[in-house]
Amino acid sequence: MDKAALRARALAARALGGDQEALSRHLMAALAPHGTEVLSGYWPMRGEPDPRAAMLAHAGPVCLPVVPGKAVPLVFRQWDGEALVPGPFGTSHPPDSQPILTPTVLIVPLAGFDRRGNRIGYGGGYYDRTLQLLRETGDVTAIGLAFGVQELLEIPADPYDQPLDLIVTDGGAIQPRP
Ligand SMILES: Nc1nc2c(c(=O)[nH]1)N(C=O)[C@@H](CNc1ccc(C(=O)N[C@@H](CCC(=O)O)C(=O)O)cc1)CN2
Ligand SMILES: Nc1ncnc2c1ncn2[C@@H]1O[C@H](COP(=O)(O)OP(=O)(O)OP(=O)(O)O)[C@@H](O)[C@H]1O
Repeated sequence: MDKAALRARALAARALGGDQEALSRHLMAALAPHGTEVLSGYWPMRGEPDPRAAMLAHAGPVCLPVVPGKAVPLVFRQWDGEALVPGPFGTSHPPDSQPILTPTVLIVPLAGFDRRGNRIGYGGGYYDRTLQLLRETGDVTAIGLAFGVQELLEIPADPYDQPLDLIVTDGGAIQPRP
């Protein structure tokens, strides 16, 4: 199956949802070792699992992704609970008055994942570009967040695909194995 077909299948599965409460619990446990690091979360849309309870529980600064344009890496603005403004593709992000932060731990949204840590998103390559950039300059932990039903047997990895360091589902944390 090609990536577009895998994406469609995973998105259909995601619409079934899962145990949001268990997912939040496992996400908080996964973030606990990251103490006061700068955390990037995301603002859920289109049936994505909701990371906001874990974002609010995080001891360090929290930021949200901003899409600055087509085919460029994401930037991240600090989120202190203020109202968000609408961005492209149905996204919401902090206002431009909020400072830009560089996260060292990211909660990464996804359509589908496999046990090797490969992920499929919406096809824009935003997280691939962003993780490549962040990994060139420092140590980052990318935590994919998904309902268990979003698991795919095998995602064909392209050279530009940036793997996940950990996957958290409502069934628990999955450590990717090659
Ligand atoms: N909640 C959330 N926020 C996020 C993401 C995400 O996946 N989830 N992103 C993750 O990257 C970034 C936004 N990226 C996105 C990229 C494309 C589309 C999208 O809807 N694409 C269209 C096709 C657009 C086109 O190329 O014309 C589509 O899927 O129909 C949505 C979000 C940053 N913020
Ligand atoms: N580091 C990069 N530099 C340049 N182009 C890139 C890079 N990473 C990805 N791309 C481009 O972006 C697109 C990514 O497609 P892919 O289907 O892998 O996206 P995705 O992982 O589903 O999207 P996202 O990361 O936004 O969730 C491809 O067209 C690819 O050429």
